[in-house]
Parts: sequence; C-alpha cells; structure tokens
Amino acid sequence: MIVLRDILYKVTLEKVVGNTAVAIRDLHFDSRQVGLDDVFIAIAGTQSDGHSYIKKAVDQGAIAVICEQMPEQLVNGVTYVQVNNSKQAMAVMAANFYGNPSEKLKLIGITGTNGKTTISTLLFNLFTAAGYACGLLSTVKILVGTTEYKATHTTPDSITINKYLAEMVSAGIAFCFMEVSSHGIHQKRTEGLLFAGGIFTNLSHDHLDYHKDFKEYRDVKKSFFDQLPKNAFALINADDKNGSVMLQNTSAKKYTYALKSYADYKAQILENQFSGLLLKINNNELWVRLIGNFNAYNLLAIYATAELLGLEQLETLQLLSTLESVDGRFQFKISEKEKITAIVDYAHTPDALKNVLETINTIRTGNETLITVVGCGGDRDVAKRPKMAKIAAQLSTKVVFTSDNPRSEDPVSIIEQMEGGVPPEHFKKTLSITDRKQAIKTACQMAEANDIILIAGKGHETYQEINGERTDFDDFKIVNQLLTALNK
Ligand SMILES: CC(=O)N[C@H]1[C@@H](OP(=O)(O)OP(=O)(O)OC[C@H]2O[C@@H](n3ccc(=O)[nH]c3=O)[C@H](O)[C@@H]2O)O[C@H](CO)[C@@H](O)[C@@H]1O[C@H](C)C(=O)N[C@@H](C)C(=O)N[C@H](CCC(=O)O)C(=O)O
Ligand SMILES: Nc1ncnc2c1ncn2[C@@H]1O[C@H](COP(=O)(O)OP(=O)(O)OP(=O)(O)O)[C@@H](O)[C@H]1O
Ligand SMILES: N[C@H](CCC[C@H](N)C(=O)O)C(=O)O
Ligand SMILES: [Mg+2]
Repeated sequence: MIVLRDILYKVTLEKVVGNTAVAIRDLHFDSRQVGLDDVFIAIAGTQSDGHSYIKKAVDQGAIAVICEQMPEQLVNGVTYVQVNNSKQAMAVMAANFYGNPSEKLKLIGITGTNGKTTISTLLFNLFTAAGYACGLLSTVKILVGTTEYKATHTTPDSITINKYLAEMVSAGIAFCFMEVSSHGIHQKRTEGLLFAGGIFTNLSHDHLDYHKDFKEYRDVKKSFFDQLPKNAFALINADDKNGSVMLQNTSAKKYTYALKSYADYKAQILENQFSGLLLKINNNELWVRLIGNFNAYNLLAIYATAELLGLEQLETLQLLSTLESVDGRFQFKISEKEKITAIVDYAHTPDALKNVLETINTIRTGNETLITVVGCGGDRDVAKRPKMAKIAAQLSTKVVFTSDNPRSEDPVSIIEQMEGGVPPEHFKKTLSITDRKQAIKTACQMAEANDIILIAGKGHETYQEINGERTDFDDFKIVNQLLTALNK
C-alpha cells in the first residue's frame, strides 16, 4: 500500500488541506486517465491548464489533488496539496512512487541538439554486447533488455520515465541510457532522477519556437549539468563552442572529448568512406562501420563513456568496430541495376542537414548528381525552414522540397517558407512536390546510374502526420520499392 505522505517526501509543500495519510492507487497528470483513489497533478501546459480539470478528476474518483493554486471549491474527503511547481512536484512524487529506481541502476543522460539517439542507442548496443543487461529511453524506442515498447517522446513525462526505470530495476538492468531533450529538462521531466553521468553532444538551431531564444535553449541544457551530483561524470564535446558553458556550474567530475581542441579523449579521422571511418582514438586505430565526421564525435563520446563506466579499453575498441548505424541515421542502400545510392537520414535541423550533406560531398567522387528530398515539420520552429532549404540548395545538385509531418499546418505554406531561403542563383535546381511519395518518386526518376539520393528529415519514422492523422509512411521502404519498380 502506498501512502500519499510517503510520496510527498522531498516535495516543497505550500499548503495542505485534508489528510495525507491516505492510500493512493496511481498518479496521473491527465484527468482523462484518473480513476478511483488516484492522485491528480494539475499542470499548466501550452495548450490548456490542468487546473481547469481538477473538478473532473475529483468526479472520476481522485483522492488527492496536487496543484499550484487551490480550487475555489474543495470537496470533502479529497486531499489538496498546493505546491510551488507542480511539474517538479510530479517528478519527485513519481520517483518516490516507483521506489526511486534511478538510484538502483546507473542512469546516463545524453543531451544536445543532434546525436542523442545515435549515442544512447549505440551505448545500449555496446554495453549489451559486453554482457550487461541494459535499458534505453530514446526517440525511436524504449528497451528494457530485449523487451521493446513504443516511444511517444524523446524524453517521456516523469511518471513514464520512472515506471520504465522501475521495470528495468525489476529486470536486473545495470545501465540505462536515456535521451534528455530540452523540452524534457524545461518541463522538469527528469527532475528527481539520480544520474551517474551526463553527455553533451552539441548545440545548434532547433526548437526556437518553444524556447525564448538561443540563450534560453542553451541554459536549459546547462541546467541538466548543474543538477548532476558530484560523483557523476559530465562529459562534453570541447569542439562545440557551448561545451564549456555546460561545465560552468556542475559539481560532477568534468571530462571533455574532441577532434580539434585539447581534450581528455581525442580522436582523429584517418579515412572517411561509404564503407565507414578509419579512426585513431587515443592512439589506437580502428575501422568503424558508421559514416561521417559527426559519427566520429558520437563514437568518441561512446568510447569515453565506456571507459568512465569501467569497461576495459581493448574490449571497448573491439566492440566499437562492430557497431552498425541506428535505424534512419545515414541508413543507405545501393540499387541493384544502376547502383544508385539512396540514403535516409533523420536530419531535421539545419546543422544536421549540413553535416549529412557535407559528409556525402566529402565521400563522393564528384561526378554523381546528388538529389536531396527534404521538408520541415509543421507546428515546429518556423525559423529553421528557410535555413534548411538554403543548405539543401547550396550543397546538392538538385533539391525536391516536400512535406514532413505538416501536422496542423498547410503543407504548401511550409514549402513556400522553405523556398524563401533559397539563394536566387540556386533556385533553378529546386522544385517542390507536396506529396512526399511523389517527391521521392521524382527523385528516383531523375537519378541516373551511380547518382545519390538523400531523403532527409524523417529517418526511422514510419508515419506521415497530416491534420493530426498519422498514416503509414516509411522513407527507406518507399525509396527502395520505387527504385526496384522503376527498374533502376
Ligand atoms: C509542447 C510540449 O512539449 N507539450 C508537452 C506537454 O504538454 P502540455 O503541458 O503543453 O499539455 P496541455 O495539452 O497544454 O495540457 C495541460 C495539462 O492539462 C491536462 N489535461 C488536458 C486535457 C484534459 O482533458 N485533461 C487534462 O488533465 C494535460 O494532461 C496536461 O497535464 O506535456 C505533455 C506531457 O508530458 C507532453 O505529452 C506534451 O508533448 C507534446 C505532445 C509534444 O509534441 N511535445 C514535443 C514538442 C516534445 O516534447 N519533444 C521533445 C523532443 C524534441 C527534440 O529534441 O527533438 C521530446 O522530448 O519528445
Ligand atoms: N554528433 C552529431 N552532430 C551533428 N549531427 C549529428 C550528430 N549525430 C547525428 N547527427 C545528425 O542528426 C540527425 C539526428 O541524429 P539523432 O537522431 O542521433 O539526434 P537526436 O539528438 O536524437 O535528435 P532528436 O532531437 O530528434 O531526438 C542524424 O540523422 C544525423 O543527420
Ligand atoms: N523530435 C523532433 C523530431 C522532428 C522530426 C521531423 N520529422 C518532424 O516531424 O518535424 C520534434 O518533434 O520536433
Ligand atoms: Mg533523439
């Protein structure tokens, strides 16, 4: 039996009306989920305010309400707890409710604009291969050892996080690797968790629709490092100009990795090909199957983390060389007949798109046509639209602008905003086709022998979201089907 008073441990209480010695069944922040004897936590959100659903939650059987403002009418027999910040209170209560699972395994958080999924997934794969039972909380999926669950967010809400961590503890998981998004930190989804380590990848333009400006976005990421305990490690990319900012106020042990700057962990790229990278990491040479400069950073962060978590160096190097790319991250296939290379990549930020295109341009011989198919998500940062279009136009031979989850927005208008970023001298090489399948088909038709098609933005996603409705859509499957159907 779990008692309300016990899960309020470490929550700063402003006012309590009613009995806190009551038994509770479950925690919910959505009134629609509340049942008999549950606790309802009222949260002020971006679309609506949970405080307006308190009455509904109580009508549905809530035994306690956590809120920032007391409702005007209090119902007898229901306990009302006023707190200063209900998102924070929820995170602490969720950790208490599930028995503080983050303290019973080693939890590593990965944050930064790009590379979180890649690093967390590959750390999961590497530590699993080294014989440890591992957990993963990522954009693509949630894994408790070999049991897979669907992911809805990059960093889920605090109740969901603790629920999965508790399941990991029951399953004997030793290490959990989790992505920590800026929304997650800002909405205090990761508060109350004990991290054994934090990794910073890089910081570039994204989510400036949500965060006030770049500084706020950076400081939100920094606050994750500020909260790390002193026996944790904070590992940052020293080549990123914001890397050192992350370490300014952390009490964790500080470590750096870099390709260019002075750092604790250093790597050099000796060769960069479609078959992989030849790296020199701390004086050891190794071939890896991942492609592109940015993956040298990801692999170096993984190497450093493995060492910081006590894995043996030679074993780590050997396992690094066996890692395969993550679904939808530079996933590529060469067509049967005309040897057209189709690459699917989740690049959905200007920086990621630039990296991927630069990587392709570094590796290719230069005689091939590089056709990029790209769109920008609806209900997301509008400022990245012209920037991504400009990068695509500058770094490709031909570009097809198309839709990428328009959500509630008009796809044609998103594409027009992208077109606005194309420098006039590049306009002739671009065209716009709203239907993503048609756009990919056109790219396949345009491609000749040995050409390269990059389909950016959706990576592993298996849906297209239009007007709030998701229909099946898989870039990798579609491009391969089309190339085969066109007999290419
Ligand atoms: C903008 C944003 O981040 N929204 C997240 C936020 O919702 P919100 O607080 O704005 O919710 P709201 O709809 O205004 O509702 C306020 C409150 O009223 C409650 N409510 C609402 C209706 C009702 O009938 N009853 C009721 O109780 C809601 O449950 C909520 O508690 O908190 C919810 C619970 O944690 C999230 O599901 C939701 O994610 C939405 C779906 C989302 O799209 N989030 C994206 C932007 C996101 O978080 N992305 C990052 C990764 C981004 C990246 O790095 O690329 C991620 O970590 O996934
Ligand atoms: N270290 C890196 N630096 C820059 N770009 C990267 C890096 N790693 C991956 N990328 C690019 O960014 C894209 C997204 O990578 P990944 O999914 O690992 O990032 P993420 O941080 O998890 O993104 P999200 O915010 O959507 O969760 C990749 O498809 C690749 O194009
Ligand atoms: N985690 C990111 C993913 C963006 C992927 C892109 N395909 C889109 O839908 O905008 C977000 O929710 O902003
Ligand atoms: Mg991710």
